[in-house]
Amino acid sequence: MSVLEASGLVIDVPGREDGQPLDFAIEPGQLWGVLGPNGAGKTTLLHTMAGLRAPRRGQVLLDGTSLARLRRRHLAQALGVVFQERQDGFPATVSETVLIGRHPFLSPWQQEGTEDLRLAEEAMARLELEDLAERLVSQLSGGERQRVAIATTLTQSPRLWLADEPTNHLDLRHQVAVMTLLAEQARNGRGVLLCVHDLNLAARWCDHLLLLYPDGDACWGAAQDMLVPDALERLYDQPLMVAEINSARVFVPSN
Ligand SMILES: Nc1ncnc2c1ncn2[C@@H]1O[C@H](COP(=O)(O)OP(=O)(O)OP(=O)(O)O)[C@@H](O)[C@H]1O
Repeated sequence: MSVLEASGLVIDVPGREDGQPLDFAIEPGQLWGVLGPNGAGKTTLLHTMAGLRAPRRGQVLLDGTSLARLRRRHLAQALGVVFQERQDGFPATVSETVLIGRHPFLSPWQQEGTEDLRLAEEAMARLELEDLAERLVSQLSGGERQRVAIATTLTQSPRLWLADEPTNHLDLRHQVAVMTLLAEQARNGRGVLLCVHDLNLAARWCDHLLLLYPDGDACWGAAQDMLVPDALERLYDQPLMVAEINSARVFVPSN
């Protein structure tokens, strides 16, 4: 069973004290949310968990082996990253971009096969991108591009998803569709870690939460234990009102 684990991990946020070392494991079937204000280090944590950024101390382990000791190809197959910022390297259509998700599984000059094409088509259908398949990604709206990025990772079908604000730019219906998709990935035995600003999306869908404070302090655990109004108010430096609707907790700024 695959597990992505932070062990004594201190992420390298420039100019910040080390803070609390992180020790947590994303098990198959778990959906983790990372909460914290702007600049707290959520993206830095996600990139460190993906092996794209060196930690200051400690390590990230995949199936018990340090990422630093694993081959890039192995990581590219196991870990799927949905980035917050994307640059268009060269002009590519939606269908070409979504197929990039299969590249970690192909040798350098190997063409995508029928199974790769099937996975890409399924992912495009799931993200409602069929009508945009031949459009250039550079000409899409922010929300459409976000759905292309998620469809690309879905085509990759990684064991662990690392998604940086995957609902960014999405309208309400697509936010729900993407959170439902990530929860389904977890239910099917994948692990998911996502950075999220919307407390209510986190409260509804995440089963584990990691709270990252701007000074490097942190706490983590089961979502119901982390969704404590005092801790969340301190996290965001923002008073909150809490309501319960259909036995779900809802958080609203109180001023
Ligand atoms: N390459 C860099 N050089 C210098 N400082 C950086 C660099 N990358 C990030 N930082 C700083 O590190 C801190 C953490 O950044 P990070 O992007 O991880 O925060 P975040 O919690 O994801 O924020 P947001 O909610 O705004 O996306 C910020 O103060 C940021 O300015």
